[in-house]
Amino acid sequence: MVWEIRMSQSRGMAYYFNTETKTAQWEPPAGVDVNSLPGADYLASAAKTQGQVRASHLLVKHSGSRRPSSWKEDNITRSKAEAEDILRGYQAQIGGDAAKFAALAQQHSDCSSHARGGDLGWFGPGQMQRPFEEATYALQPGQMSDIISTESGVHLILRTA
Ligand SMILES: Cn1nc(-c2ccccc2)cc1C(=O)N[C@H](Cc1nc2ccccc2[nH]1)C(=O)O
Repeated sequence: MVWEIRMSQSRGMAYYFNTETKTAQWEPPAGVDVNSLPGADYLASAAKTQGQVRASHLLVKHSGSRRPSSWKEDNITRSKAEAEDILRGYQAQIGGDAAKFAALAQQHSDCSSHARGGDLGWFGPGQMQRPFEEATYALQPGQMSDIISTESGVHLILRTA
C-alpha cells in the first residue's frame, strides 16, 4: 500500500502520505480504507490514551455565525431558526445511521470537513468550542448528539471513537 497515515504535530490531526509520490493530503485518499493503513491503529491507541475523542459533524451556518460563509455559499443569510429547521430535516433523514450521516455531511455541511464526511479527526480538551467539546465528550462512540449550537452555527455530532 503506497499510502500511510501520519500525525501532523502542528494541527494535531492525521494526514495521508503517499510514499510513492512523496505527497501529503488532509483528505482520505479516494477508495482507500484509511482504517487499514499502516499507522492507523497506532494513532488511534495513542489518541485514546491522551483522552482524545474523534467525531464527525454536520454544520449548518446562519447569519449570526462567526464566519457566515462556506464552501457552499459565499454569504449565508438564513436565520438561526431556519438553520435549526434544516438540520432537523437532516437529523430525521439520518436516523441513527452513521453512513447516512457521512453522506449528508459531505453534501450539506458548511464546515470544510465536509470533504471528509464531516470527520474532524482526533481532538482533546480545549481544542474545540466548549459547547461542541462538552456535547462530544458526553456521547459514547457511535452515538449522535441532538442539535447543538456554537458560534459557528448549529451542529449534529457523531462521536466515532
Ligand atoms: C475545527 N475544524 N476542523 C476542520 C477540518 C478538519 C478536517 C479536515 C478539514 C477541515 C474545519 C474546522 C472548522 O473550524 N471549520 C469551520 C466551521 C466549524 N466550526 C466548528 C466548531 C466546532 C467544531 C467544528 C467546527 N467547524 C469553518 O469551516 O468555517
